[in-house]
Amino acid sequence: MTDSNISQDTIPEDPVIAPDTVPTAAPDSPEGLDTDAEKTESAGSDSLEENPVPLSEVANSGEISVPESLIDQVIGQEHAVEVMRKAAIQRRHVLMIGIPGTGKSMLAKAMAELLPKEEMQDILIYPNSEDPNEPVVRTVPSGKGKEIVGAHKQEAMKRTKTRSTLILLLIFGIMGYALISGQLLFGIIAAAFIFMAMQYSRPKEEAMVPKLLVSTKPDSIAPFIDGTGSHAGALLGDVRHDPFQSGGLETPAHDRVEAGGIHKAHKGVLFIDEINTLTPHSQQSLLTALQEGEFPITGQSERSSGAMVRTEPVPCRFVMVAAGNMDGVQGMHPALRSRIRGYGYEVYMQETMLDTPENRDKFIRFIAQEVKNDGKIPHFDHEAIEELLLEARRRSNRKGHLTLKLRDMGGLIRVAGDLARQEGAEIATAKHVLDAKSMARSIEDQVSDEYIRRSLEYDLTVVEGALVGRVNGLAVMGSDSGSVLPIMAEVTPTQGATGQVIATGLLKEIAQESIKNVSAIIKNFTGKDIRNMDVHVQFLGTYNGVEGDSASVTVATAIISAIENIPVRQDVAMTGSLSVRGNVLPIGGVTYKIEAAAKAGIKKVIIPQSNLDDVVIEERYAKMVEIVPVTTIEEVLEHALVFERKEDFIAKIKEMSSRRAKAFADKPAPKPVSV
Ligand SMILES: Nc1ncnc2c1ncn2[C@@H]1O[C@H](COP(=O)(O)OP(=O)(O)OP(=O)(O)O)[C@@H](O)[C@H]1O
Repeated sequence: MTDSNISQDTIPEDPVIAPDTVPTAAPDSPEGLDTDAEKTESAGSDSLEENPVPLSEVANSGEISVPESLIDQVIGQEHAVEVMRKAAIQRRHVLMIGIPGTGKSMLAKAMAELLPKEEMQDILIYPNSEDPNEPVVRTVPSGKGKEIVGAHKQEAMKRTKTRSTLILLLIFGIMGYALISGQLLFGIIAAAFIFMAMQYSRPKEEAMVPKLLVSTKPDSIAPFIDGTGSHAGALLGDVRHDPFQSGGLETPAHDRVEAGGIHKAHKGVLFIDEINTLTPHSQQSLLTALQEGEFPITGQSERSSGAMVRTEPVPCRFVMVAAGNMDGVQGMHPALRSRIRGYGYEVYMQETMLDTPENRDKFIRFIAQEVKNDGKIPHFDHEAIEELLLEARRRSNRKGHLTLKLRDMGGLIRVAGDLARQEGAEIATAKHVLDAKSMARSIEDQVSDEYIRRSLEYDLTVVEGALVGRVNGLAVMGSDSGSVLPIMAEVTPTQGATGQVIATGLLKEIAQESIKNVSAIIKNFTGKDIRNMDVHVQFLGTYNGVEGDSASVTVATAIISAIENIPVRQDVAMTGSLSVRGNVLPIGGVTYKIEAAAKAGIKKVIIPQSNLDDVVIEERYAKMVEIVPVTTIEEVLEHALVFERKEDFIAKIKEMSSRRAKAFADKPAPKPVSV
């Protein structure tokens, strides 16, 4: 049975780079920044204003006008947009950190549109008569490169033609003489010899034609080159291998030179996603290219004849837009990162935006934009738009927010549109969106369903009756699906000098720490000295490990149930982090967890009170489960434990509660300390 990447906690952590920012000082002209910022503000056309009515009132997305420029299409990333505008004016580098599908490459493309229209250049490579292995590099204004190469080619053709005519005349002369003098055999041999000698000794006119390495169109926007995942050759340029190398059949070195992404991006934008996946050599070379603004091209394979060639430095004055996630920053070459920090900006991409009328309008405009960009699917009616907004709320996983994982939302829009198109509908409706939702499910979501099915089949997940020491916890798989995660606890007399808590299930660091904290609560709660016992906690079916601390309430309930020998209701599932004083703390992925519980047949789901507003579940699931928000471990136990008699229950909970209160009586709640 599989369960991939079960993550117990998806609460977004504080990013190391603060969300709002980090314009690192642009070294040369701090004053320019402000001036340009003012320019920028006036430059941005707010296309929402182009739409006369609030977009939430439109009958369908076809009534909405979508801005032409990419930068105006970007929604929810106001800070990143502002930084891009500034960086484009000043040609600064940018590092964007954030999850996939939030608009990083879109912003990089937008930057190419924004770059000042300074003169583009073509780059030519000429043969070097003094050192054939060091081809000469020249730049000419945009569009000129083609002309120059064309002129050289014509000249070469002319010379070849004259030479060929001369050879033919000579051969005909010899053959004529041979015929007249009756020495035909001599004539044929002589003609063949001359032909071959001329052919062999022929100076290669074509070989003198320069190669157009980088070609640009005058007045076009600056180039945008995506160097993501490029190998060294594609990124830094390469010189092709020549199997002949000598004897007149060789291809001249300059003709074998190939431009790299850094050269093609000259005067434009070089975008590299997941920058940390580039080899250290490529990152180091990238740094040199950034520093020097030029980079010679050499053969990348040591065993190739191309490695003997090294051109003069080739210009590569590009703006670098690097992207990645937080791990990516850590894997980045420190000097490269420092270069970007020193000469540019770092931006953290937002994952959600506030669910305000203005942002809803932006989201609706995004729907129109996706339909327009697709070009094949029909527009969406009012109800379909509402359904998509609801889904954006659900996927945000955060109260009062809309998701900004817009590539995924775009995918849903396209599937819904395709369904409408297949039916021949002129407009996509809410039904198409709902159908698309069940069709366009992530792999994790499908695996989660399969996991739930199988664990029910094999009684790994039990959803009825009551059992001692066994609790249905909840977890998230990947980023958008939940799963039921049963936890079992058993208490045995200690085998060693002192009792210990032994947890199994491939727990990662935070999960392990949370188990340790739970033991403090158990001690205060049950009043039993756990020094005499070994507490075994088992996470069932977690073959790919457990992350986070959102199983804390589940673990505490399982252990208390095992120590006190009180059964736990199996039609209840729970999720929540726990403070060492027994307060239930918020967790991530609450919506997905509740939906997974509903799918498994659970009747009641206990969640932290503070997560209640984050719950945006589909109606069909809402009908299947009761959601119980709680603030303390006592409330959890009240809903989860089964007592034979109600009085027993009240007495026990009271007893536990007062013991916990007593334990902390002389310890006032911690106050914030000012430092
Ligand atoms: N903030 C946004 N505003 C408008 N559209 C967006 C936004 N973010 C993403 N999109 C839509 O999603 C598509 C994919 O986004 P993009 O490729 O820019 O994401 P990304 O962050 O670069 O992802 P990855 O890191 O996986 O490449 C865009 O072409 C656009 O249609």
